[in-house]
Amino acid sequence: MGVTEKVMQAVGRAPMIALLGNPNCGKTALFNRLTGARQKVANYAGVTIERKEGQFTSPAGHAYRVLDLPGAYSLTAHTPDEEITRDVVAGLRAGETSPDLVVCVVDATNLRLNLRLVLEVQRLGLPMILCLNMVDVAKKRGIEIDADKLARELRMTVVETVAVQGGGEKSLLRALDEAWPVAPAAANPLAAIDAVSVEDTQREVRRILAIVANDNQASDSLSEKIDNVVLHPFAGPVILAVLMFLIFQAVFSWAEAPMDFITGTVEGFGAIVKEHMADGILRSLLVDGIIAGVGGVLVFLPQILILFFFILILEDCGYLPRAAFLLDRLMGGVGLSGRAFIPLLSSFACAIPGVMAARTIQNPRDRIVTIMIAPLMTCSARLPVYALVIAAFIPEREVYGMNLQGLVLFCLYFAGIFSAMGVAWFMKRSLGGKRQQPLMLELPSYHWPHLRNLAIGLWERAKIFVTRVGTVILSLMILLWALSSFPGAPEGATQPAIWYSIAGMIGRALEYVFAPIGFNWQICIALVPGMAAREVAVGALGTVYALSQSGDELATSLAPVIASTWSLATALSLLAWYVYAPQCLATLSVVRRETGSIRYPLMMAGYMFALAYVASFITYHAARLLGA
Ligand SMILES: Nc1nc2c(ncn2[C@@H]2O[C@H](COP(=O)(O)OP(=O)(O)OP(=O)(O)O)[C@@H](O)[C@H]2O)c(=O)[nH]1
Ligand SMILES: [Mg+2]
Repeated sequence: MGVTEKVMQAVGRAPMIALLGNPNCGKTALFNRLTGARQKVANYAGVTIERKEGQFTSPAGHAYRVLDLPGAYSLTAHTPDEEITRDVVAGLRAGETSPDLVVCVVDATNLRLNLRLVLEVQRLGLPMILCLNMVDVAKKRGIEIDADKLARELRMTVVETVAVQGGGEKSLLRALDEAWPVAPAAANPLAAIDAVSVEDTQREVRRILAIVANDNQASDSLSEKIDNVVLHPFAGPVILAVLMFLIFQAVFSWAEAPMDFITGTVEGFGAIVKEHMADGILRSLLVDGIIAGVGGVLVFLPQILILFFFILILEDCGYLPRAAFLLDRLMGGVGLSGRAFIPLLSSFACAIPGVMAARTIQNPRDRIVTIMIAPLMTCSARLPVYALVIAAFIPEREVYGMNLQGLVLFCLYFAGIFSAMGVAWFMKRSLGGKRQQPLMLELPSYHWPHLRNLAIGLWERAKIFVTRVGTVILSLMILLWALSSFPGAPEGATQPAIWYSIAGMIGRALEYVFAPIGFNWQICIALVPGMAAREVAVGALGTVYALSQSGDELATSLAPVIASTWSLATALSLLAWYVYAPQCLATLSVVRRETGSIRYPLMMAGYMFALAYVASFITYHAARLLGA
């Protein structure tokens, strides 16, 4: 047996630890600390929505497997993500038994709420360690918890941790090694859920608290002060709007220098290849297909990172649930719950995590409506399309001290949000929704964003984007280049070769459908690969125009080319199209998985396509009437 196989076998037999606890108590931070993983950590409830497995070796050399789980207030699950947690702990998942050991993580600043789950889990009869996390914050606020007394009352090992500090997990590792080897559980977890009344549990929590915790708990006065302003009925929404607006301004004004740098590098690279390679098919593939296409998409990395820099800060400091709270009334007006805010916000990255985050919504109907409108939020794949068209057609000037390009971008994002609200209102009415339940949302304490979280978040974003560019987008670009280059121009051709190619034929056929909304055959070609990944549309335009050009112009400077060949009406129509842009196959397949039905993805594709066509039609003809 080889070394790797031995290691694999050891890992296979290693005891399974489950990290269990209320939302936002630091389970994932602890999981990352133990395993060196980079799972998402943020300051709001419901960040983790799936079970994640990792492994590590303790200082004494024992191997463990560890599970990070979605937070739960109770084992009697109310939402799909809580169900995952309950099923894992109770060993209800197919092919899985209960974990060998439960590490129950609690937020030391909020013991009253957290202990309830601890008592519930204790009744399962599984071996258990209690992890008092965030003791750093608790100490700062003068909260004293006697860990020894707590251990005695609960009859289990209690350790103190600080999951966001290097070494803050050591006490847990020590306790794990002391518990080694973990005795196999002889429990029947399923029978224990629901066995004891809530009142009895509450009484027990109060009894334990009286023994282990001091009374003079200073409330978090700083958070309260900030909330007085941020949640103010008038100032609150104004602050939210200004924040959002500033972010979009920054996306354009800060990105200029790094984007110029990337464009310059890509162009320089293209020029070198052109100079040193003989004219021919390979050079065309490299220059027109790969460099023009992939480079054209890569240039939008800075804008994506700037957008996420702000979103990550808002996530980590604890502002997001406040925004959900502020928007609850507004969202209630169209029949959505404030709970939908975070899934919808996640959709600004990509609709896929957004659709999955809808698992935290309790009411099935609210959940479906949220899933259905998630793709109307402007995902980061649309940003390149917007940015390209804006850079080509919207002059870079100041209007009342605001960057006009940023303003247009803001309007496009807003158009998506506004349409989503309209669709939600319509769906709620036709589904016959009941009145909203009040929003129950925990408002976490504010804290400064952890630089590490921020850096990891940005790094992961950049990695996702660059990987996508290097895999999906690259292969689509090569395919598109091939379809656009063959079979080549016939004798005595009057048009560029691409006009006669397979892609050209497809584009010209589609033009019959899309001419009424102002799209030429080049745009029609780009729409097709755009179905697999929206940003490919930009790369595709790069390739299509590079191949349409006779001269030596490189299509990385695509903006001036389209600025001179499209009318403003066409450009605006394309922007309107991409506000809805139903073409994202990956989202449709996730919607199918999450709703367990083919009906919803079909409905989604249908209504988005219809909206896209109607919006583009109106935009195009209105713009033409106005002389654009
Ligand atoms: N000061 C301090 N902050 C912590 C500690 N542990 C976690 N945090 C912060 O608390 C917030 C929540 O951490 P997560 O690890 O995402 O919490 P979680 O339990 O996985 O939350 P869900 O996945 O939503 O259930 C983040 O902002 C962390 O940076 C700690 O020990 N001390
Ligand atoms: Mg988590």
